[in-house]
Amino acid sequence: RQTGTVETDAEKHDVEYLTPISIGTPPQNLIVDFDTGSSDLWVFSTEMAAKDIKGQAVYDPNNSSTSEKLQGSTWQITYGDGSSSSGDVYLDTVTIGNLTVPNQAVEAATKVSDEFTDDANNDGLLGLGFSSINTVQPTPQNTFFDNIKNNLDAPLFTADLKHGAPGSYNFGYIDPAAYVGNISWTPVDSSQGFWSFTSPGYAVGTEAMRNHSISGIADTGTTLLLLPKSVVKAYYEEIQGAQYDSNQGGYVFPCSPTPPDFVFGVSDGIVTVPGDMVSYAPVDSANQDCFGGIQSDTGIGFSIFGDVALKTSFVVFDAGGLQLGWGAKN
Ligand SMILES: CCNC(=O)c1c(-c2ccccc2)csc1NC(=O)CNCCc1c[nH]c2ccccc12
Repeated sequence: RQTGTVETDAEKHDVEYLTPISIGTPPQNLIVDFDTGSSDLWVFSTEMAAKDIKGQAVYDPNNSSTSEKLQGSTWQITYGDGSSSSGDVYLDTVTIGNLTVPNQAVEAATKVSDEFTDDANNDGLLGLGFSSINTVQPTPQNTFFDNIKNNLDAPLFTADLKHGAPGSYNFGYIDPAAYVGNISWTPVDSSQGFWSFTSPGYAVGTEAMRNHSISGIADTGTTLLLLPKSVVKAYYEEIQGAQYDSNQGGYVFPCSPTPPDFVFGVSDGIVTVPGDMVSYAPVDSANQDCFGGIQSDTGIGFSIFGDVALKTSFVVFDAGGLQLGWGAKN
């Protein structure tokens, strides 16, 4: 039985958190986005057109003595923000920290959309969702976590994302030094392939909790906290000068004073998103107005507890108990 840990670094404005992995023999080092909201491990590769690569590290299966092409297999993924990628599949050795999976499906990109080409520091995604939504055809493949979870001390991983600072992903154990007090546990519905849960209520600032259940997913691959329109409206009503700005595609408000906290329930506990984390980023160089870290989930069908929510807590993704744990950071 094993455990492992790896550091993840926040990109500008915590837009994504990038984590080193190595693939193949000899090891090829890439830095990828660990994504609990999807289930494909795909990477920039030597099979892509040079024009689609702008600074990323690439996986070269021909330069790995342990790579083995999964004949006839392909993959294609499109995310809700319209970005997409596609390619073919190899089995190869993948190592994260001190943990190694010898025959992990590595999805080599042949094409990626501009959002990924323009994201110079990101060499791919490592899905930590449920393998049921892996896009490889004709036979969907397992995630790294699914492949290794039975060798771990416990079938779980934790995400300890930070605000503008390196965080960590741990595999197989809950680090007692990472949180204080008790972890609040809530059951997970994995039927859609996501880490889905239902929050019983929310509060704006210091007001009383409102009984309004919010069903959503814990998603390290989505930057913002996307909530029902009615909740978002109630939140921004408390901020002087906040308004929906169709040019920016979301709610914008004066960067100061600091907006109210946003609190959501997790079974018997609560999670507080501090107001200074809700001011996601200045929309203009004058730094007068800020784009909100809380926006509407309209059209998605569920809410998304993205990095803005996750970085407030120490979060346990427990596949054994099929539950999510939210702890107050130490
Ligand atoms: C905005 C990204 N999130 C989504 O599209 C998304 C949606 C979703 C569906 C419809 C409309 C809006 C969002 C549901 S679950 C979900 N979560 C994921 O898809 C998680 N993976 C996001 C990977 C991803 C998409 N664009 C990027 C750009 C940089 C780094 C990572 C990414």
